Amino acid sequence: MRVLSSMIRRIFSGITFQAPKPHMLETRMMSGGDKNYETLRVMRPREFVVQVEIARPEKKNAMNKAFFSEIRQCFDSLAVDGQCRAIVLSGSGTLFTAGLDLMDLGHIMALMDDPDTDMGRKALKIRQLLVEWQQSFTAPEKCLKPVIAAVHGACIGGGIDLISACDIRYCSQDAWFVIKEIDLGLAADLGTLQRFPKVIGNDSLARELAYTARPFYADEAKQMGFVSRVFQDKDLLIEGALETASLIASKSPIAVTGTKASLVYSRDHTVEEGLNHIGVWNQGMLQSKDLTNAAVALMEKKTPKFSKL
Ligand SMILES: CC/C=C\C=C\CC(=O)SCCNC(=O)CCNC(=O)[C@H](O)C(C)(C)COP(=O)(O)OP(=O)(O)OC[C@H]1O[C@@H](n2cnc3c(N)ncnc32)[C@H](O)[C@@H]1OP(=O)(O)O
Repeated sequence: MRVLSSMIRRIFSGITFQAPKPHMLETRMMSGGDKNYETLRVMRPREFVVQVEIARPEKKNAMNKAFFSEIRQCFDSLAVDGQCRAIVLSGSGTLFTAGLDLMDLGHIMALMDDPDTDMGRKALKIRQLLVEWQQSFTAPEKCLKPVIAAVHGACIGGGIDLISACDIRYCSQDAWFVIKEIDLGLAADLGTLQRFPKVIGNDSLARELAYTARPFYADEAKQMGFVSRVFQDKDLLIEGALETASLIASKSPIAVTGTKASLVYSRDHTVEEGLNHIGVWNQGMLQSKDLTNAAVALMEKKTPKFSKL
């Protein structure tokens, strides 16, 4: 083994691995250096793991204007945060989210009611708002750190849009889900119709759920592949999600971001295009020290440590 690992070192000679130094920023951020949000709580419960909690428990975590803006800011900033390698997204209080804040529907109604604005202009304003909100729910996908949605209680309407853009979904036994938009007289427009069918890989069932707004519960969600694990209660759910996030965070952050970039890209492209994408990506990323570091650790049966991004 020693011979092999020294061979690996020689192959990559010129690339010297430096053990990561304890970083001052980490301590500062772990002790509360995060931005204060009105609708979100950002916590750092484990090394390199960030937990983002939707924090409007008194309104059942309904998604209002501030939420749409903050969720995007939050994921955009975690995307470039060297101390973050994996994210858990959860809800405060009794449930994950009640979906769109129905009081905020007033903004859209007000746009429609303005007698001085013609139809085309109203349509453009509504479109601008929708594009903004769509970008908010695409932010967890664009952020190349894996996001684990941890759902307890209800996950309604906009909640399905949001968690469909996450990498991994876990839930507790009391979780239930509903693609609610049809009951509100609208076609879901923030990602559910684009991502959910691909996540579950069952077009017929996706259509049934979207056309009927039939609620489905934890066991069915697991059976259809919308969630990959069901936990007995919320505490065990969060613990399980943090455990997986920690495991991901222990891997090379270069390898993890490349894996996410390739999975997201390949979902929407041909195999050939996907292979080309990862080929181009890895022609740069294979030059990372993480490769030598991981290979040497494997040979020496040690746990590798990777320096911060
Ligand atoms: C342009 C369109 C873009 C996006 C569209 C997205 C579509 C959707 O998200 S559709 C889904 C809309 N949401 C709903 O239909 C859910 C409505 N709420 C409920 O069904 C229930 O509240 C519940 C979530 C099942 C929880 O029930 P319960 O535990 O009995 O609590 P409540 O007493 O009903 O509610 C407590 C408190 O929260 C307020 N609230 C709940 N949901 C919403 C909401 N969606 N929007 C705004 N506020 C909500 C409720 O009014 C209560 O507030 P008080 O001030 O205490 O009265």
